[in-house]
Amino acid sequence: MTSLIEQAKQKAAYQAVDEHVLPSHKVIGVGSGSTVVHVVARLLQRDPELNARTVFIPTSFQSRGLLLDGGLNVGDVEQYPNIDVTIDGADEVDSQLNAIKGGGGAHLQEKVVAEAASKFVIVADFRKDSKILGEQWIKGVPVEVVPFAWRAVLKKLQGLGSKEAMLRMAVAKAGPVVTDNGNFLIDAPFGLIRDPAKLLTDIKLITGVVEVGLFCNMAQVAYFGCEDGSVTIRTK
Ligand SMILES: O=C(CO)[C@H](O)[C@H](O)COP(=O)(O)O
Repeated sequence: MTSLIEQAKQKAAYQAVDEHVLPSHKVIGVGSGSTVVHVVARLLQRDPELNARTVFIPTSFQSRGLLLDGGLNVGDVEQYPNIDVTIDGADEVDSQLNAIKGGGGAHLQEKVVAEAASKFVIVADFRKDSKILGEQWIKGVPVEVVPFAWRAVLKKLQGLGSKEAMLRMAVAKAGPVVTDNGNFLIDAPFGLIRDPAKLLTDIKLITGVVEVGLFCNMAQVAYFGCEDGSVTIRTK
């Protein structure tokens, strides 16, 4: 099963890179997560001269490491606020191309790099393909919060209907997960999310929230690697 999922991720990633990273592009945003590993692998198969003329903008410590290990040029959105295309994974994508992101806790930088791009492309395996957000990703909406406000934000999220909202705890360290930006994460399940744009606004208005892992009306296209080896493409 694992290799089927890995194959699906790879197929989606390779096809998205082939169809959306053009020789004319100078600045490419690179998301985070295990599917993005395949995105970087495909980028490294391009003509090295082409890559030498391109700057890649990472979205986390992890993706920065992938790019540096590959010998690619790394920049940031401060230097390059206009990105040609950003390719990233997702935890779940609905029929309208809204997405839940932040399973890896990187959604703040991911959203900035996606919004700075002329085109935002999602790559994922079949498990992420839903009609409505919350169908398959039941861990909740990732919410990055400033550390001192976490308990106050948690109460507000419970007030919005997420009774099971929880501070994300680290696995190989005592205490909470600390993001690349020095913040904490709350995972807030809301069941089926029929109006993700409204929920995004409601959560974002809570003081202490830094960013919400709901990406609404941002992606132009999503590539899903399927169990049978094919790739499904969903566009707006
Ligand atoms: O949003 C993310 C990290 O913040 C990732 O893109 C998302 O969690 C998907 O990861 P993977 O490709 O490993 O399933």
